[in-house]
Amino acid sequence: MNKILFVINPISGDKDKTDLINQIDEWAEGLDISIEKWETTGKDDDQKLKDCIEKLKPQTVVAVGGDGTVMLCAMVVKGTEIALGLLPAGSANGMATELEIPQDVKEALAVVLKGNTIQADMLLFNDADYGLHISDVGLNAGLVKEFEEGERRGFLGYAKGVTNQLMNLEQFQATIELDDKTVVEDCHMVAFANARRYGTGAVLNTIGKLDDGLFEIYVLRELSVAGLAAQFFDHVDESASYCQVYQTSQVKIKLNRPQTFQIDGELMGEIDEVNVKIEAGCLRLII
Ligand SMILES: Nc1ncnc2c1ncn2[C@@H]1O[C@H](COP(=O)(O)OP(=O)(O)OP(=O)(O)O)[C@@H](O)[C@H]1O
Repeated sequence: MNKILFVINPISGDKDKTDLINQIDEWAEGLDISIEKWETTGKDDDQKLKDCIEKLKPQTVVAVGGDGTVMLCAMVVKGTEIALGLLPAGSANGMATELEIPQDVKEALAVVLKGNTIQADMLLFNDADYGLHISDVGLNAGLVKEFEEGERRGFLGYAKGVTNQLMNLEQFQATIELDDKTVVEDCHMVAFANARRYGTGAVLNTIGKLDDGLFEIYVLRELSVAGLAAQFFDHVDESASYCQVYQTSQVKIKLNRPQTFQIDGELMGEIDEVNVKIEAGCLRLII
């Protein structure tokens, strides 16, 4: 019998999960599966989840939360036979959006039950930190920082911070060593995309696949209002001059000035150098 472990983040998306848990229980009744539930605590969850999985030995783990919960589960099950499913319940559901997992609970559970999997790649930054979705240096990471600090300063503080960022926007120079060539770009942002789009829906490239052993480097050279607006509506013109997309299996980037860096929405401080490698096919992901 298939054993499914639901890893539930009680605080994700600022939503109470009682209804959601009831829906999971109702759904499981009458199915030839056994289910277990485990709640994240916000402290040492990676070790606690490892212990829980060791004890329960599930075939499938389902992340019930946002991108942070998906990442927690991915880190624990990567390199094993355990399949990872997603039940989107966060404020940011970037991976679920990328995988087109339905927002409706019953429909998302049906995807889990069907259990179609791919062997997804993960990105390894500076031989230390993993990313699954999209990470970047420059403009977007700066906006993530404003948003996080803005939550403490209130909406006006946030708006002021974003306005400051955009008014004082200055290009930086990135020397980008790809698999087959080195390029130098004057730009506002360099993104490392294992996927095609941000959780907001904005598309960065159309060639990205989670299981191709490659990732995409998206370089934003100029702020093109029309171009960026189109990207929010599912369209990216990869031949446009305001941006550039490269495909590679590893990259070394040096910046002429430190820039804010974020991995899958988590701020990593300022950097002027980053190495990224792909760990091909290490995650059994339900799509
Ligand atoms: N029981 C808990 N109490 C407090 N924090 C928790 C708890 N469980 C998990 N967390 C925190 O929740 C965060 C992950 O949240 P997740 O990304 O899944 O949801 P989210 O609503 O999208 O969050 P975010 O607003 O950060 O995007 C992690 O920082 C983790 O430490």
